[in-house]
Amino acid sequence: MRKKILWIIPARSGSKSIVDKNIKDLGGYPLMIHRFLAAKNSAFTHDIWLSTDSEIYKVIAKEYGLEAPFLRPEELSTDHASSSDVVLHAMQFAKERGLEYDLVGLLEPTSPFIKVADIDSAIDELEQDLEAHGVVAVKEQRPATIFVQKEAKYLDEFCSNINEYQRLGRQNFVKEITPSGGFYICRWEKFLTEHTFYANKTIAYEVDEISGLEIDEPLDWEFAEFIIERKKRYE
Ligand SMILES: CC(=O)N[C@H]1[C@H]([C@H](O)[C@H](O)CO)O[C@](O)(C(=O)O)C[C@@H]1O
Repeated sequence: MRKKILWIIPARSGSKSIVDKNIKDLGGYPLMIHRFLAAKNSAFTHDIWLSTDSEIYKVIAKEYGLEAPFLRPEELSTDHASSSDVVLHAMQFAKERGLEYDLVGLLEPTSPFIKVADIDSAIDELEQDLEAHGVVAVKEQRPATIFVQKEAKYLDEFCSNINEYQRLGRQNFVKEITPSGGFYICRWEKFLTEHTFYANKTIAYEVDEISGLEIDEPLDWEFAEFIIERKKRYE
């Protein structure tokens, strides 16, 4: 039977800024497991696969019931390997086993706070828009790009922007968004031809600031721990 979506959780073992980030404990679970726990409660039929280059990560995944049906080849596990190639590799694996899906989705471990309700309503939005090819989680961009400039000794670019816009007041700025990293979903066939989650007509699904938190640097990790502690206090 064709399932709605194949989720891929990419978790290679060589992370540098936070060593072994993907399996580091955050609030009682290895980081990569947070994505699994949300996706497995989705209302849409699915499979969820870990794509990793590490036998140890595979074992940890299995302890939580997360399938890791293959070991990712070395050439797809370097700093320069693209997410698209990792996704295509998993899709090829599915095809060889005769598995069929309508959609393919990527859930990066670095966004542990995305809610299943958002995942499901994003898929709903895609279902309702027959012209759309996919849906990507976005968050509000802060600071707005008028406050930033290319690296330089003098703040000239910034100064001319700020002088022009200051009179407007923050509430009148044009809202800007950027991918949050929370989820990327594309129609299966479209991904096979485009090799990207950023095809035209990709829906922007906005998530709130906490859901949009991405853990890249040690300070992000500390902030994530703070959020978990705060949740515990109020639940
Ligand atoms: C699907 C995709 O493009 N993922 C890319 C993400 C997102 O661009 C980012 O998380 C959005 O905020 O960034 C990386 O992790 C990074 O910067 O090292 C590389 C990864 O390939």
